[in-house]
Order: sequence, then structure tokens, then C-alpha cells
Amino acid sequence: MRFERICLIVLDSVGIGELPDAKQFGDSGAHTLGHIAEKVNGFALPNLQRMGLGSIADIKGFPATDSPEGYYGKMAEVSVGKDTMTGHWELMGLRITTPFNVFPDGFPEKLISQFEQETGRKVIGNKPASGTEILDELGEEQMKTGAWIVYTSADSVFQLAAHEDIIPLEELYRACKIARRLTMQDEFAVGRVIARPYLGEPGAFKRTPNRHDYAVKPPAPTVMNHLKDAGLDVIAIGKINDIFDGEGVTKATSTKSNLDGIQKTIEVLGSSFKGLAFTNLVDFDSLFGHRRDPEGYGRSLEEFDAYVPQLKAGLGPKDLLILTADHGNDPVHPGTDHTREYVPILLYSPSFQSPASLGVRGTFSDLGATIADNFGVSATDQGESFLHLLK
Ligand SMILES: O=P(O)(O)O[C@H]1O[C@H](CO)[C@@H](O)[C@H]1O
Ligand SMILES: [Mn+2]
Ligand SMILES: [Mn+2]
Repeated sequence: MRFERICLIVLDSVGIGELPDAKQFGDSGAHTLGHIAEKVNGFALPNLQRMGLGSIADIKGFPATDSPEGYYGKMAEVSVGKDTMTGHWELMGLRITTPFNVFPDGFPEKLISQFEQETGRKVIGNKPASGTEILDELGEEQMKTGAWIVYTSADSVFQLAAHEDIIPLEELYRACKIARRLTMQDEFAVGRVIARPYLGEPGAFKRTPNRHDYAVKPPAPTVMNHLKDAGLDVIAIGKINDIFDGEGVTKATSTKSNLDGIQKTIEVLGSSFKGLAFTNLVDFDSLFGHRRDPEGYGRSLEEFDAYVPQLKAGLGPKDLLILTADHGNDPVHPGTDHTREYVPILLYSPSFQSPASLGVRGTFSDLGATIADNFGVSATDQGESFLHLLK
């Protein structure tokens, strides 16, 4: 075993430039990191820069460094999708060839009426929308009528927004389970149901951290299943447990924010485990990418960067830190949805002797294959390990 512990952190939506097939996704020219760097004055990520960020792509203010501390590169997504589940599943060795259904015209009447009948409340909305804009539009009506706000996006998501003072959280979660069951039917095949509770008054609604995701299980075993079956730890921090619907997870911790996720990751590094600690930091995506807020996105990246030294300090001599992403969400690109991009990979271990480029990896699954290779468990049929390159 080359590394005893691997700490993998997904910076949700931190893409690093359009993929060759971006046009098919309406994402020509997308570059999450590059466009943030162009928009945000004084933007600096000194710790990521030291690890090799500037050597991955051409980013304003991030020159290539002569001797990066870590291995660096970027990875292409081969699955047909640019959503969180598809991205994470590919990282762990799956290639998704049948996309989830999306609902640009809202959900079919049949599904909505089944849902209304089983939950005993009417539905309003039922269209693609930004989660904060739909509250401005329909929150007040929900407060008056007690109807569900249902909305979707360019992703395969059935999102259910409910004011916590009007519809109790427990009822919202129950309704999500009903929606989860109904949307499993083949004719609908929705990737994720998401509870979107909020509070406040008209004009000043605020979503609460009580969001909950109800995903479907990955269609096949992932590298995480193989690690777990081999008796290794797979510690899920943040949304990871939901994204894999608990598959291959030995311990799960939810988080309230990026900072909470970073701190919990540092805590886990301070405990003794053997295997994988897998964190998702979703604020980049949900608070800034979908909100098309490059300034907020940039500041949030700077916040993460400031904790990199602590993350590194939590590593033992035989530990490995990996930073990557699951898709892009260019805050400068038209619309409010994810963007089809390469994702960066930055690797750091105190044991590294001669860090270098890992080049452009053909699939996110190269990462899963590398992790499997490291722990001597079987990989999936996707991806090639680059473990032998890490010197
Ligand atoms: O606009 P909000 O509600 O944040 O929703 C976004 O979050 C969903 C899940 O990540 C995406 O599909 C997108 O719709
Ligand atoms: Mn994501
Ligand atoms: Mn998203």
C-alpha cells in the first residue's frame, strides 16, 4: 500500500475550461476558474498555486510555477451528463451512458397529480427555475395557500421548496420520499429529489441548511464498494453519502457549509482511520455558481485556499491529499446551470520526491482506478491508475 490514507476533496463545480464536447451541452467557452480570475480583483489562491494550479491551465494571475509541490493535471468527463451524481460516480469508476431524464417543460401532469394526491397539497411552479428566484416568485403564494413549490433545472432534479413555518420539515421530508418513489418509475426516471426548506418573509426569503437530497443508487458497484468490502474505511463528509445513496460508505457526516466541511475533514484527518476520507464542498456550486456570482465564488475559493496548510498539516508521511471537482458552473456563462468542463486535479503528499504533471486524463475514473490500485482492491472497468507516476 503506497498511501495509508487518502483524503479526497471535491470542490463542487470548480471546472477548469471547456471540454471538447462542450458545444453539445451549450457550454462553448465555459471556464469556471478562468472567468472568476478575470472578474475578481486581487483574486489569489497562494496555496493552490504552490500545489501547481497555475500549471494546469492558462488562468489570469496564475503563472505556471517552476517547481510545484504537488502533482497536477486535469481530467475529462466521458459520461453523458454534467450533474453532481454523474461527476462523482465517474470519479469512483462508473461511466454513465444513459442520461437521466430532464424536464425543460416541467414534470408530466400525471406525476404531479399523483404527488398532489399522495401528499394532500397542491403544486405550484412546476418549471425549471433558479431556487432563489422561484422563492421570490412563489414564496408568498405558498405562505397563503400551503401549496408545494416544485421546480427543476437543467439537471435531473425534482426540487421541493417549503417554508419551514408553513409546512413542517418532517412533512417536507415525507413528501420527498413520496416524490422519490413516484419518480423512480421508468417513465419519469429522475436522478434526484431535493428538499429545499426556507424561512423568512416575502422579499427576504432565505434557504436553510436543512436541505436534503434523495438520490438513486449508482447503477453498479463503485471503487467505494470495493474499499468497504475489503474492510477499509470510507468516510463520507458533506453530500457524498447522499450522492452515493450510502453505497460503499462506512461512516457519514453531514455539513452545514464549506467551512464546516473543511473543519470536519481536518477533524477526520486527526482521527485514526485507514482508507478514504471523501468530502464534497457544495457552497461553490449552490451559493455562487448557480447564483452567477463570480465575486462570491472567488472569495469562497480564497477561504478554502486559506485552509489548505491545515489540511496538509493533518497528513501523515504516508497520506495523500487530492483536490478535484465534479463539473463546472461558470458564474459568467449565460444561464444558471452547470457547465461541461475539465476538472483540475491537485495531489499532495509529504512523501512526494519529484512532483510533475499528470497531463490530461481521459476520464474522471482515472482517479478511482488510482485509489483502487493504491489499496489493492479491484477497480471498475473504467479508468487507468496513475499511481505508478507518483514518486
Ligand atoms: O437553483 P438551485 O435551487 O440552487 O438548484 C441547483 O441545485 C441543484 C442541485 O445541485 C441543481 O440542479 C440546480 O438546480
Ligand atoms: Mn456538483
Ligand atoms: Mn449544482
